[in-house]
Amino acid sequence: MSRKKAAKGKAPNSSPSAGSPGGKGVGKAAWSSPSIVQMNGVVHPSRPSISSSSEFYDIAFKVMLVGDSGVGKTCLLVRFKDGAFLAGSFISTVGIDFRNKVLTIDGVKVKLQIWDTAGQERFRSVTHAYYRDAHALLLLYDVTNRSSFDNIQAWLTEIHEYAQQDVVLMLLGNKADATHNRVVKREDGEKLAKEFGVPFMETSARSGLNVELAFTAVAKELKHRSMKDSSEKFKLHEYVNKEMKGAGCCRT
Ligand SMILES: Nc1nc2c(ncn2[C@@H]2O[C@H](COP(=O)(O)OP(=O)(O)OP(=O)(O)O)[C@@H](O)[C@H]2O)c(=O)[nH]1
Ligand SMILES: [Mg+2]
Repeated sequence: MSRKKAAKGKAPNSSPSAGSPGGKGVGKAAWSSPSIVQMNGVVHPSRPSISSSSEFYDIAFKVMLVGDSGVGKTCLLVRFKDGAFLAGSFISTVGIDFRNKVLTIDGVKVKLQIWDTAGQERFRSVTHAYYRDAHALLLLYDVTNRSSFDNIQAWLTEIHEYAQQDVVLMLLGNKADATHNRVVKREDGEKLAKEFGVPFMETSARSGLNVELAFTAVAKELKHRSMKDSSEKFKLHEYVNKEMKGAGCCRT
């Protein structure tokens, strides 16, 4: 397997398929001409970056963060990417943004290109355009916000409408650290996830609870699927259940 180089902070590539989000409602990310092409569901760079901060990788996937505004999508991504929590005033994402991170999974360098979508309704059409190319979706609600949990069903309907049928999906109940403001029980999240057959865990961008695990689980599933190595059986549900730590604990 030849190893490629991951450009950090460069514009994401092929989505939506037109090559640009239409120039409408797009926020922080600078979109330019495609630098990655998609082959057999795995993303390969056609023009590797020479950026000094680049990291080599073997395979690449696109992961999208979705869910209501304020559930903590941006904070989760920043926690995963930089190991920090964005404290202070809430700055709602405009349009769509992205960050890259390379993980080593069983000796294979897996690049995740993580798209941080805007939860606000007015950007929904922008988000729709990106679903199609996503290999995995992390669907978030906020355990301190009931309506964000009640809206999960609507998000799932949208996902079924716009995303690939075989997209890897995981439900995350974020802000598990906020015990005093919690209004959604962990069991409620577990029940909903079971109903829809998706893996579930509670996370906290503030404490770091299960953040690394959520992205690693998705990367493992995508890597195993793309390698089609039948000698190695990987079950996302089983992996998540085995590795997951409760909200009372502190896995980072
Ligand atoms: N206590 C706690 N607060 C959090 C956590 N994650 C995010 N927040 C706070 O929740 C607010 C919203 O976080 P964001 O990450 O900006 O939310 P978002 O989902 O990206 O929102 P949009 O960009 O509008 O879709 C901010 O004030 C964060 O500080 C968490 O894990 N725990
Ligand atoms: Mg955001």
